[in-house]
Amino acid sequence: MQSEASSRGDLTDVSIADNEDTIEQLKELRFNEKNLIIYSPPGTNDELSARYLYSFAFATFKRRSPGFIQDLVTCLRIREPEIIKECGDYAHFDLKRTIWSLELLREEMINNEEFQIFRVKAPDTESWNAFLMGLTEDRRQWFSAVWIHAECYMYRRIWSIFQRSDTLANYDYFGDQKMSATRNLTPMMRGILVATRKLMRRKNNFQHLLKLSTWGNRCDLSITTKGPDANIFHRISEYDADLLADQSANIWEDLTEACEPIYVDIVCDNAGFELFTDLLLAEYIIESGLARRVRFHVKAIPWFISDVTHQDFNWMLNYFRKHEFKEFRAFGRRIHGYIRDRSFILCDKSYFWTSGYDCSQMKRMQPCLYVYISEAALVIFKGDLNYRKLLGDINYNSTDKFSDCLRGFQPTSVCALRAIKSDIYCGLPVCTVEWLTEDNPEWMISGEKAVIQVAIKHRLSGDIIV
Ligand SMILES: O=P(O)(O)OC[C@H]1O[C@](O)(CO)[C@@H](O)[C@@H]1O
Repeated sequence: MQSEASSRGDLTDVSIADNEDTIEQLKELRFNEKNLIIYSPPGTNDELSARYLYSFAFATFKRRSPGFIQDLVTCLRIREPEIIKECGDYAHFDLKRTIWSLELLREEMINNEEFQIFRVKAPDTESWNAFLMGLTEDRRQWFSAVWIHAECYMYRRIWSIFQRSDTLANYDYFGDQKMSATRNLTPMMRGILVATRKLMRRKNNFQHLLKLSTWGNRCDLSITTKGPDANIFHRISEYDADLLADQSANIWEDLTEACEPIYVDIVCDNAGFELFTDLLLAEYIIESGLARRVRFHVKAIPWFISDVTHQDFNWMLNYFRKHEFKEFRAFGRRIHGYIRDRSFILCDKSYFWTSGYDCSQMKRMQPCLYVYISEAALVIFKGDLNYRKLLGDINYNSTDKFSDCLRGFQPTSVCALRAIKSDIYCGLPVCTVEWLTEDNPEWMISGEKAVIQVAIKHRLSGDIIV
């Protein structure tokens, strides 16, 4: 039997906990009121934003991103000895300042402060500042801005914090995570590599590799830390039920009917396993003569934790070339050969991919990049973030046509390979979103469903469309 004292103690504990809950709820209410948080979902054609209480954007800035900055700080503290070894003794002082600035950034987010102009000189500082100045006053805070603007701003701010110090300016603070994720998946990649040797030029083989590259997007380090299914390659058709839109056959048709010279551009997303699946797709495109050249667009700065940078791309090639497994060494040599004979091009740095602008603004903001992409017969956008960049984070009707949602961005045929990880959709069959949500309200952030979509643009021979 419980003693009187202990039951009194329990009661006190319960009421303290109740009180704490109430205080927390009151704080939340006050925050929502002060920051004009909206309790209804965004309307059709509104831009996604953390101003909507029941959105993934709100959850991102309320919990995920502050947590992620905290994790980054912890990680820097733990890794200090290695960082000093890599960047020199003075890194000790720079790390202190960096950590302090990261903590301030976290506070700014939590308190919904206004975005700041960038002061550290970098190739994209002017254009980022012009972008920020162009935002209307009611769209310049974490919980009022368009979601993609605020999220990109966060990663750009983190980068600028590291740029402030000489010792850490070239340090990729996500590098270790990317490399160890790649190493962990090596045995699985070996199996897939062996299975994809000498595939004939056939529609179903092309579709198989396109789907592999789509499901490769399930693996990132920012949201879906769960690794891929070890048997993904052999079980790809079992995943077809989870492809909410599959236009892979149209992509094959488009590519096989394209006029020479045929280039395919891949706007990459994540390093590691996803990049490996992109390389397999690109290898197949070259080997089967579907295109003369595949050009890879990667990020100029560390981005959304696991996005591929030039450094990651080169690291992976070297990793393969020096690997103990001969299959990887042969693959690495082959890729290296493609780079030497320019069948593969790792495109020069473009800061458009890490800007706040969406793709419909590319022609105006980066006309050279637009013309460059126009030379390709097909451009493949990988992943969830690129999908949001294509759609400008607009809450389209889920049944709206993919090509309409590009709002005029059509340098060439545009294709999206995306595992769905956020609450933005288009081109889906009627009622799909409603049914899936009824079953599991969080399906859209799980990466368990995907789409392969294309907006075809037929070009005449030798056309470069400006
Ligand atoms: O690597 P991906 O496929 O672009 O996914 C990253 C996505 O995950 C999120 O963190 C959540 O949706 C987004 O910010 C981003 O769009």
